Amino acid sequence: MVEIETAPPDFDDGADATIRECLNPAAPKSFFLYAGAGSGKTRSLKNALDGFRDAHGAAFRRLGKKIAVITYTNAAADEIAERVGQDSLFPISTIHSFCWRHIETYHSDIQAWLLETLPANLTDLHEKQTKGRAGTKAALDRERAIASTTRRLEWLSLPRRFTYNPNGDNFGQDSLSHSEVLKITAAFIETKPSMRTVLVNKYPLLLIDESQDTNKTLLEAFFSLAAANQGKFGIGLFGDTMQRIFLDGHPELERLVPDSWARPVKRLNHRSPQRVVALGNVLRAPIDGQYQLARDDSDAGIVRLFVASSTTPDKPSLEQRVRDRMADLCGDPEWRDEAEVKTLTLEHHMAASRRGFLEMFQALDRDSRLSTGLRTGEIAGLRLFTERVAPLVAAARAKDEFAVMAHLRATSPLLQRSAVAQSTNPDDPLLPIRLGVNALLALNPDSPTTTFLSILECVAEHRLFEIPAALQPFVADEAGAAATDVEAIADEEEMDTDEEATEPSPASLEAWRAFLETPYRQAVPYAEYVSDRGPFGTHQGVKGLEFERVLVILDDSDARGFLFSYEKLFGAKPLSDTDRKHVADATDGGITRTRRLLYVTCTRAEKSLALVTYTEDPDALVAAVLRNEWFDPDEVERL
Ligand SMILES: Nc1ncnc2c1ncn2[C@@H]1O[C@H](COP(=O)(O)OP(=O)(O)OP(=O)(O)O)[C@@H](O)[C@H]1O
Repeated sequence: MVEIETAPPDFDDGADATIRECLNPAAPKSFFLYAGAGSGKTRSLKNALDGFRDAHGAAFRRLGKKIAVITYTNAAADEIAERVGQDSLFPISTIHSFCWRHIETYHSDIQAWLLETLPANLTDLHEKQTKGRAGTKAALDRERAIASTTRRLEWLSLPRRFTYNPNGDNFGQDSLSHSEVLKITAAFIETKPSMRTVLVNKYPLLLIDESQDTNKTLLEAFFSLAAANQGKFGIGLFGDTMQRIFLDGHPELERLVPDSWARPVKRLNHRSPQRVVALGNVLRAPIDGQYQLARDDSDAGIVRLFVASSTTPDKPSLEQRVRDRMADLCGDPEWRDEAEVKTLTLEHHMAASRRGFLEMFQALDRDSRLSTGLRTGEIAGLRLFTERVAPLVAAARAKDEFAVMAHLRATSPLLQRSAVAQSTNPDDPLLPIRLGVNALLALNPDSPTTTFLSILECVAEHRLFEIPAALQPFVADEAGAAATDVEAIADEEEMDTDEEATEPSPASLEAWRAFLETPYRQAVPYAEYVSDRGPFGTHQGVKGLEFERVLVILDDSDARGFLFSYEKLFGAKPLSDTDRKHVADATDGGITRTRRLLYVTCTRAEKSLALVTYTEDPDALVAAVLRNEWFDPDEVERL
């Protein structure tokens, strides 16, 4: 077993002092704080802002200057705002809304960028189409992308204005996709002196949290802005490469950081007991060799690995046994209570099967390019059901007319002012809405026989909501014509650029068709899962959070694939040639990704940690983990 070093709680205090020196309004300096889980990065961010406000806040305010704080998700932005307090000196926003705010008035430049970029994309698509095999899924997708890009270029032949919603789906020719907004901002930062001047003057300091997941093109643009404005503009990056989850992030960020930047170091883990810190170090060792120290006032902590057969018939009851056993081992009765334990899975199918949304999940998971969006809930075709239909059904069921109208006002084309003004029934302009909502309820959305397709058809017929591009082929033409989102498909493709995406998979049309035939009622538990409201946490959702008792479940039996193969990670199954190549090249294969996810989940534990593995070969797994020295023999239990 790896021994763990300890150090006093103030061991890393020098890092905060270094950051304080960088946040100097007279000479802002860039810095890079990359440190392991629980090392207090978020706390350092808060300390930095508090310290800055005390020392320089008043003068900075008088000059109209601010420190921009950028996060990855709205939840993270809220979390920081809560910790630091709302203050106009420190506008906190997600990367997407930050970018949009800075480009939203540049309509003609955006148009020029699209007119320059889209023809190149089109040429590329045509070339690939000529070279590629006809009749394959990829060929079909390319054909659709060619058609939509061509339509968009035609639309761009007149001067246009653009829209964008950082928090939602972007429908229509005039709306930009999430990835376009990031790319356009990066391009403008590189090429537009006015944009550079505004950024540098208004935000002499830009702090980016979770920067391991920040879009790489954009980061590179910020780097070049900092390099050209040394002494006037600085960036502070907070993050941890080991906790990179999204594929958009920069895999080799550390290499980009110039020598002139400060590099505050934090090595002490303030969150977890010694045994958990040691396990984190073992998981991390092959990636970058960074290891953490535990606090000298920390508990020893308890970690257990429970090994069970993947054919275990009743997994929930086995997991209750695990919790009971942990309660005894830790002398902590709260382990017995499911609500007091955070259960985390690496494998989404398992959560899907237990929470009752397996069919819809599996249907869409057939297309590997949808897989990232499926796991984060960010596919427009799904959000139609989870964010539009489901809240409407819930409000209508509860006979809460106010909520129905508020929801429709925010989301439905039926309630846009122009639609109401043009209503064919001026005496009762809301009649179409009532008809639509009643038709939806008449379908009995809770019934296991009501499919997504029947709900979709109803939505389209009554024009309750716009139909995202991916679903338009499944509804009558005139209904689908309400929305033409030329970017939606391209976006979904872009979300998953990993190597597994090149594996042959059924066409996305096929995946959507299969999905539409599954029961609509699965949408609600799915939405709970991806938004992290259910009892099972997603690894994306728990990044940055901490829980006293953590139960990590590893189950390849339902995994349908190699994305999260923990049996290989543990050494219980041999690596494939591709895996070996990734490991040798230090590139990002499934094994590395699994390792990072395991690291993120295990390092959430503040007191004790249990891992349950379901495996085809319990003996091999036990032998492998003991051989790897991840666990002591008395920490491994066969169930
Ligand atoms: N110097 C400190 N003294 C006491 N507690 C601390 C200190 N720094 C951090 N902590 C506590 O340790 C825990 C982890 O801190 P924080 O969330 O800031 O870490 P992090 O590096 O952002 O973690 P992660 O990357 O895992 O999300 C929190 O409970 C925090 O309050």
